[in-house]
Amino acid sequence: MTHRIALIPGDGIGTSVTQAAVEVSRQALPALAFTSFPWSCDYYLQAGQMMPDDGIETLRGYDAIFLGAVGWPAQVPDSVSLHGLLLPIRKAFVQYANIRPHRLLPGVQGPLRREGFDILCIRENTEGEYSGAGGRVHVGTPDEVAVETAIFTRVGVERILRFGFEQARQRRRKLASVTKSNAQKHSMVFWDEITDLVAADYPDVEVSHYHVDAICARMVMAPESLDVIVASNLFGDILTDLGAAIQGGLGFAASANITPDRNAPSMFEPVHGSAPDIAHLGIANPIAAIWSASMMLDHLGERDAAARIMAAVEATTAQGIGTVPGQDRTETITKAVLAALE
Ligand SMILES: NC(=O)c1ccc[n+]([C@@H]2O[C@H](COP(=O)([O-])OP(=O)(O)OC[C@H]3O[C@@H](n4cnc5c(N)ncnc54)[C@H](O)[C@@H]3O)[C@@H](O)[C@H]2O)c1
Ligand SMILES: O=C(O)[C@H](O)[C@@H](O)C(=O)O
Ligand SMILES: [K+]
Ligand SMILES: [Mn+2]
Repeated sequence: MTHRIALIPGDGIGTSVTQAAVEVSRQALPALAFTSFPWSCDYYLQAGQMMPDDGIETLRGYDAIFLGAVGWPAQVPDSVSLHGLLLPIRKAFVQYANIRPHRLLPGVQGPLRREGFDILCIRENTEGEYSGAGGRVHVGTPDEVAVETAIFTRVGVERILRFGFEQARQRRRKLASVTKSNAQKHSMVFWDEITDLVAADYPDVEVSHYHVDAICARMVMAPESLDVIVASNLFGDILTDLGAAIQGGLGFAASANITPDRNAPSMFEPVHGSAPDIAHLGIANPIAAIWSASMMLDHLGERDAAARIMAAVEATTAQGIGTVPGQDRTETITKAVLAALE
């Protein structure tokens, strides 16, 4: 069976890392049909919107979505590009679980003086601080007010925690629930209460509650003590750039925006953005995107192809290729992964 994939390369290094991921995934599994969409900041500058009015309906017909990165802040405000493409997709398809693995690939040093951590960060992906609820009044005057309200629903919080507990069961049976319930006495206390309620259904999983600041320190000082982390949309966003850093850099951090109900396409993309600072240098690390493609094939039931891609990535980094940011060209790393796949 051929899997139909909607490809959105996006902006900056999004185009080169998606090209690498497409080449590698096609070699691992020829039965993939990619359809590319030009939706990006360039598209916005011409069309006045990040994607057409029927963009979401168009994507709905695909088996999965593969995205590079969107954002070109020199020309389009990031709030416009994010709310015009990425966030509508995550919300419309109820991709409520954003899964982001953090571990060191063989041959990668990382900035910590320790190895042996294997963290799965699960970020709530449809509500919380990313709800977009708020507004501004008295704009441009000394009396100006800006309000941005985080929205937490019982359905939203319960389902992401349940998803996290299910993942923990397939791993080391430890779950860290992340809040800031000392300061945020409404929404985060609510999250803590729901954590305890859901935990009652998973007596075999060891639960810890962390404040977000404390887990930041723990991810650096004792990352091996963590297994599954479940966090709100914004906390998860921040923690996963930290996770990327401890695994050697943003060029290694993969992600899957999963629709657990499977009634709409899930979306796969590296954690990183369009990296305007290196966009035209040809040195973007494609490993995060290739790893994300492996997660996509796994989600599509192609376990063998997914595993072969990860084995090829690991064989590449074990040779010292792609392990130091900026050292090897995108093309060199991609060719090495393709060769290892043979
Ligand atoms: N999901 C997404 O599409 C997404 C994610 C993050 C940021 N963004 C957007 O991307 C733009 C740039 O954002 P930013 O600079 O905050 O974050 P970024 O992730 O693009 O870059 C942060 C730093 O990491 C480096 N980096 C990122 N990916 C790399 C890779 N594959 N190989 C080597 N180095 C890499 C960059 O060079 C930069 O120094 C903004 O418009 C932002 O809104 C989009
Ligand atoms: O969700 C966000 O804030 C951005 O798209 C990006 O930073 C990400 O992590 O996906
Ligand atoms: K991305
Ligand atoms: Mn992020």
